[in-house]
Amino acid sequence: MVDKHQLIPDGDPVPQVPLRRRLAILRAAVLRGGRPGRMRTAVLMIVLVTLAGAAISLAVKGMVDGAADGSWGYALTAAGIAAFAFGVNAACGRVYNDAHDALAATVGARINTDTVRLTNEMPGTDHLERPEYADQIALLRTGGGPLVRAAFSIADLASLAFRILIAVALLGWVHPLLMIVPLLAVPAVLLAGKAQSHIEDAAVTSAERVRTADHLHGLFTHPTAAMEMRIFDCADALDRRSDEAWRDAAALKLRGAVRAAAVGAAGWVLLVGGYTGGLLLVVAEARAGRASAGDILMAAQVLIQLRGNVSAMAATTRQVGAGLRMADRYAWLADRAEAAKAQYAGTAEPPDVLRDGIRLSGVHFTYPGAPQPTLDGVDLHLPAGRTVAIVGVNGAGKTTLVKLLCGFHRPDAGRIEVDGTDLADLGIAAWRARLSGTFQGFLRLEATAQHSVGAGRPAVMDDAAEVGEALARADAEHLLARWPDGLATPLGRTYREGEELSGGQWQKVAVARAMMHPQPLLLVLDEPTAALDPIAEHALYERYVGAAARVRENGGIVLLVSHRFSSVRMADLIVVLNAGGIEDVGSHDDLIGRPGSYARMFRKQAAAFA
Ligand SMILES: Nc1ncnc2c1ncn2[C@@H]1O[C@H](COP(=O)(O)OP(=O)(O)OP(=O)(O)O)[C@@H](O)[C@H]1O
Repeated sequence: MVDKHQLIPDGDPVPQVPLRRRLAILRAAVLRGGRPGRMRTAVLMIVLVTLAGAAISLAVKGMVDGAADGSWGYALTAAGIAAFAFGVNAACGRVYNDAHDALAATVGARINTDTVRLTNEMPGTDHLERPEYADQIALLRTGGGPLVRAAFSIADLASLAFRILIAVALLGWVHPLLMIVPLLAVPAVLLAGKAQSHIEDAAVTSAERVRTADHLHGLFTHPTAAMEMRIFDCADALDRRSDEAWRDAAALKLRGAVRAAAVGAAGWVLLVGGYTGGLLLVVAEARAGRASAGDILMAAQVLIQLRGNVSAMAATTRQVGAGLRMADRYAWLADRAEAAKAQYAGTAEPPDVLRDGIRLSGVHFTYPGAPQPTLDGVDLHLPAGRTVAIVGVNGAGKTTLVKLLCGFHRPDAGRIEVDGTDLADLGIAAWRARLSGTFQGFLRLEATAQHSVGAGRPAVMDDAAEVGEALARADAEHLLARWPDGLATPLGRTYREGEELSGGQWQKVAVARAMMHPQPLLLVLDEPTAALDPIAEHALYERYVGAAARVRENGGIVLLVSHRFSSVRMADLIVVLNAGGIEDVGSHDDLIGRPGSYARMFRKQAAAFA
């Protein structure tokens, strides 16, 4: 089994993968654009741009030499070639850039989709609860551009290397010593790669600050947050914190950029020296009568082009570096998805009917990165066909227990058995198909009412009768009567015509979604009435009795997590969780007679309503 704490190690979690794999990822990214013809056109264009560049240099020399000799026909032909090559250079450069932009846009969208898909393919949710993961995902979702740019940059590098070779040949023609000048570009190009790594590091170190700033500023446009911000008059304070986070992030990025610039500049020192020496040498040669006016002009032009080409090569090397780093990130995500899937390699078929129930023995669980275990040796039997309530103070571990039962996390030690089969041996998709539920932070799915509820059972999500029944089971049919277009009404503010719901109404929609499953083996109701008024809560529990009866037919378990003791007392069995362990288990009548925290909490709550 893969250790979940290794899935996302501390520090920079993205290792460098071998070059072969990096290149394979770049290639796959370009092919995701679905236009291999466009890439071939781009390669042809860059070849033409390169050849046209060399032709311009030669033609300029021909023009000057022809004019100096009075060979006007020769000079005119050279001028015609220069003009034609200039046109080819400009037109092909334009097509090349357009092909690049179009491909980058398509690939960008697809890489974003791939990233979301890979994230979703991980059966558990460990990875979603780690900030380092969030940082990498945020960088990856914008990764299409850098990947495509890197692929194009490799073609650019080949073209630039060829142009520099031509420059070497042309300079050698003027004077063999001049051939050394292009070689002095090598450190500039190599150090450009190093400079890019400073920029990459700064992007990773500043990612958390960028997320903080985004989160805080995002609150300004969120209606619920806006209300609290007005009541507490904390907008300025949050704005300042957001600005601080931005400033910190900008400072980190600037530091990376300054380091990159310093490293990059060091590489240029040699080249600038060589460039100056080269120009002086050509002038000296001309003065000695060994170089023509055309030679001077061509050498000067080639040296100027060389500066441009080396500069482009340095920038392109940085782009290749950024793209390869993005490829590392993509490989990291794909590997994490594989490793996460390996944790869920079970294939056993869950039972259709529960006979014994679910047993937890010696279950320990610590969240990745957390100092303390949340569940610390839990032994518990959830009997088949019963309604079980879990109670405990805030932070006792109730939701965590639910997450383990749903297979969102795996225990670090101990076993969870479903009718004697380890949950880890069950096919996770098959197990999830036998679950239903609603969670504390329930989803406000902004879609038509039909789909917002129907998503609880995608196979029948378009079936109005099924959705209508689920709404009835959740005591939410009255909502249907209020919605102007019935089930076709869009819910939420995403839609201009959308029907905004109250917090309790959204929760009822979430409960209805859970009720789409006709007979789950485990129906999880984690704080399903937290947002409901007492009348709605009571009505809902009456419906739950019906739901529980249905679930019970096949031995299913209704698991209720609640702080509302009026609801909890109706459960067949009440489990009291305390500090990650089981404090007590029994019926309401059993527990109320014992001197434990259940009786204390129940009496406190009852007294508050007396
Ligand atoms: N993703 C997480 N990473 C690290 N620690 C977590 C995470 N989720 C929960 N915890 C910690 O685990 C403990 C138990 O949390 P859990 O949500 O299971 O409690 P709970 O009993 O459901 O609480 P409540 O009644 O407030 O809903 C808490 O101390 C919490 O801080």
